[in-house]
Amino acid sequence: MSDDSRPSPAQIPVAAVIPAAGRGVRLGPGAPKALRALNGTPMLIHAVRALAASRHVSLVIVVAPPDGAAEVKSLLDAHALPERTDFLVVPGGDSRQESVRLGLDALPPEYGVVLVHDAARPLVPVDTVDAVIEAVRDGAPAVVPALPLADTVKEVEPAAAAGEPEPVVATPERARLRAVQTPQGFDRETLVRAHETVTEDVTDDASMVEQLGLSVVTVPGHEEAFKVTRPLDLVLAEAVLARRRLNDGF
Ligand SMILES: Nc1ccn([C@@H]2O[C@H](COP(=O)(O)OP(=O)(O)OP(=O)(O)O)[C@@H](O)[C@H]2O)c(=O)n1
Ligand SMILES: C[C@](O)(CO)[C@H](O)COP(=O)(O)O
Repeated sequence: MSDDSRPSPAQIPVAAVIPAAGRGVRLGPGAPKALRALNGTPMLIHAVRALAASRHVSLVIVVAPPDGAAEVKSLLDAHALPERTDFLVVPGGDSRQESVRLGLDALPPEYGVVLVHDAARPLVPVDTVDAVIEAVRDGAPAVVPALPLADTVKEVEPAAAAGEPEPVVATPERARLRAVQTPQGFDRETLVRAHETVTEDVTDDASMVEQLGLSVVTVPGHEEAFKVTRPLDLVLAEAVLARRRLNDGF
């Protein structure tokens, strides 16, 4: 007998947690990275708009720099965002992982699908966001957008000091490697359990799910979903925005 009380997958509410509390050391001196302007608008606003552009996302939780939650709330209030989406701002932590966990702690109980998206990936296309959501709703506990690599990757013995030569120990088969982006999508219970269970530092949320022994699948990423990490990435992001304006005729 079917349980009619449970929502169908397409009805499961979707929330996005946007870790935006990093300092942006690799970007160089200045405001926290998420607050740096991109075409005159804070990078964080671009990222929030990118996630809120999906009609499936009904809540966006922004995890702000610990001492910048009020400023981030003001930024959200000052910029046009979709009426259909609710927004929350919470202070972040000392690591991306802790910031995501703090965002999860603020998640209301009715949200069963959770996206985790770097504020540092401000230009992700909405089709990529929707592809991640669809794969989670189709039953995948964890989904990551991913791209094939353009460069060969080498495993090395890390040098003691930057700039020193590093012995190469292996060359993984490039065809079996993917560059992983965000938003990463999860069944909520899976992600919460991963953050409760895995305490060691990891670089993405999906790897915590892997450590639970659960499957993680990829969907196609997008070259415009790149992460703004170093100064040259800002140049590229401005160029992508300029190309979009040209294509949109304004
Ligand atoms: N304590 C932290 C560290 C990072 N992040 C967020 O995690 C995302 C990816 O991290 P990264 O690109 O490394 O940002 P930063 O940590 O700011 O960069 P850096 O390592 O150069 O300082 C970013 O949106 C960043 O704001 C976060 O919310 N809390
Ligand atoms: C989560 C991520 O964007 C996936 O590629 C990446 O691991 C974040 O790395 P960062 O050093 O915290 O920017």
